[in-house]
Amino acid sequence: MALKTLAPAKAADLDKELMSSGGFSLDQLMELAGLSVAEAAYRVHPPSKGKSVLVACGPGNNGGDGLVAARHLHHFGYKPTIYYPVPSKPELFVGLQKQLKSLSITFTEDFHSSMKSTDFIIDAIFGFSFKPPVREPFPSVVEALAETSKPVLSVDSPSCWDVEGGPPKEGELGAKFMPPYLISLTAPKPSIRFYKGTHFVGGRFLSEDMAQKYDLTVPDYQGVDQIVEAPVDAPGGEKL
Ligand SMILES: NC(=O)C1=CN([C@@H]2O[C@H](COP(=O)(O)OP(=O)(O)OC[C@H]3O[C@@H](n4cnc5c(N)ncnc54)[C@H](OP(=O)(O)O)[C@@H]3O)[C@@H](O)[C@H]2O)[C@H](O)CC1
Ligand SMILES: [K+]
Repeated sequence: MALKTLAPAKAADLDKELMSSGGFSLDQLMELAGLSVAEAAYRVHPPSKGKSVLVACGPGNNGGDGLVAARHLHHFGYKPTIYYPVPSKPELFVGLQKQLKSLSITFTEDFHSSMKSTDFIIDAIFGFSFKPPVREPFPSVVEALAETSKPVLSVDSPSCWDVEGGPPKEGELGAKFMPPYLISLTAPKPSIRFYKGTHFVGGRFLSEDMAQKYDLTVPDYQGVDQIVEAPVDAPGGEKL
C-alpha cells in the first residue's frame, strides 16, 4: 500500500478542517485515535504477554490519545498505569482523567520506578506539535524511553523526534530512540522515512474527499479494524 506523508502544519490544518466543515468534535477524533492506539498495543502485545502497561502522556492532544488508549486497554484486560505530569486543564482532559480514576487506574509521579515493573510502554508524550529541544519534566523520561529494552509503542511520532527532520543527532538527547512500534494517526509524518520498526496507521475518520484535498491516501482498513499495518520503505523512500 502506498501511503503519503502529512507534514505537521498540514496535519494541524486537517484537524481544524475536520473540526469545522468536517463536523467532528475533538473528543470524537481523540476517541478514535486512542482506540486505534489501544488496538495496535493489543496486536503487538496481547495481555497474554504481560498486562502491565505504562502510558506516558504529554500536555497536548498526543497525551489525550494516551489517556483514551489507557481506558480502552483497561477494558481489553490490561492493567494500565498513567504518567501525566503536566495535566491539561480543558474539560475534555479533566473528564478523561475522571474516567480513568473511576476505573481505579493508577496515576504515577515516578515514571522511572513504574518503568521497571511494566511489561509494555506507550509513548504519548509529543505528537505533531513537538518542537525540539525537549523541556522539563520530560528529558529524563525521553532518555529512559531511548535506553529501555522494554517494548515501546509511540503514538504519531517518537517523542523527541523532529516531526519533519527525524531523530535527534548523535550525542543529543534521545538520539538512540527507535521504538519497536509506531502508530501514525491519519497519515505518517515526514520523519517516518527514518523509522525502522513495525508501523501502523490509525485514526479511522478520514473521508475520501478530505484525503484527496490533502493529497493523502485513505488506509486500506479491513472490516472493523481501526488500524492497518503499513510497512515502511527504505529511508529516503517517498512511498510507504
Ligand atoms: N487528526 C489526527 O490525526 C488527530 C490527532 N490527534 C493527536 O494530536 C496530536 C497533536 O496534538 P497537539 O496538541 O497539537 O500537540 P502535541 O500533543 O504534539 O504537543 C503539544 C504540547 O507539547 C508541548 N511541547 C511542545 N514541544 C515541547 C518541548 N520541546 N518540550 C516540552 N513540551 C513541549 C506544548 O507546549 P507549548 O508550551 O509549546 O504549547 C503542548 O503542550 C497528534 O500528534 C495526535 O497524537 C488528536 O488527538 C485527534 C486528531
Ligand atoms: K508520541
